[in-house]
Amino acid sequence: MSKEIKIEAKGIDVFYGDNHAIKDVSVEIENKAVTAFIGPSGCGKSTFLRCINRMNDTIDICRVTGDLRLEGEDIYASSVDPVQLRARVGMVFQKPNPFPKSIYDNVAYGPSIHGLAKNKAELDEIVEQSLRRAAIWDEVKDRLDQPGTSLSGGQQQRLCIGRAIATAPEVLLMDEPCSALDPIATAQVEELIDELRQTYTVVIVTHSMQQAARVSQKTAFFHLGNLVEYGETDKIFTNPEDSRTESYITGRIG
Ligand SMILES: Nc1ncnc2c1ncn2[C@@H]1O[C@H](COP(=O)(O)OP(=O)(O)OP(=O)(O)O)[C@@H](O)[C@H]1O
Repeated sequence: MSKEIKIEAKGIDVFYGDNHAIKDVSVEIENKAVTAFIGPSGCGKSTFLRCINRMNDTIDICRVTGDLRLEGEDIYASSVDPVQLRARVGMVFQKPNPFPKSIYDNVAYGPSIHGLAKNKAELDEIVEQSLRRAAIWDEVKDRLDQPGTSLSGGQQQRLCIGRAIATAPEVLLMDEPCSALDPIATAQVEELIDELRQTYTVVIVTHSMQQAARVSQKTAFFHLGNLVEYGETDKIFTNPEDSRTESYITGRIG
């Protein structure tokens, strides 16, 4: 059975001034699966990830061309409001970045501004469900009024995942979400990513090939702005087609 496609990119180019950072990239990202972007430093993984929720719009010198569709809808169309888009396509960053607010308010903020709750009871419910899904509810339920920054790094990252989930997104973009975490917190977040794919389409940038192999079903290998190879994670790691992919996964480039 063919899998449902959630995101379809065709002929995407990205420029930072004269720097051609992404070169004619086309890819189809599967619904409710984890797709990993791997490749050497500076190859364009984060740049391409940021195309998917138009975060590159916030970088003055950045220009994106090509066709990028979420469920068939052109996300670069002038009718699309990037703020609404980012509620549908949530993002988790490398460094946990809770707002300087309480744990509760970190999660409640997005649903409040997007009018997702009719009253306080509904908002409470969204906060609890989001924190449960982010596998952190039990650790924070008795301290919801304390600052998000009072949590450990691993807890802060799960709080940020809870915050991203709270606006009921369809897609979660994760840019090296474990790079600031210790091995135990990393294992917890990886386990969480595996659960999240039941509900969301997840795209993760990672420097760790072990992590890509553990958490993803699909892998895209980028090199010098090109998407060199894309396919089933097992295949990419055991029997890659392109010699550049093989060199990277065996540690000869990177
Ligand atoms: N905000 C920016 N302004 C200007 N150039 C940028 C910006 N972000 C990225 N670039 C350039 O775009 C290219 C791709 O960078 P990008 O961060 O997407 O790569 P990456 O594969 O995610 O790298 P890393 O693994 O080191 O995070 C690089 O040449 C980088 O210098």
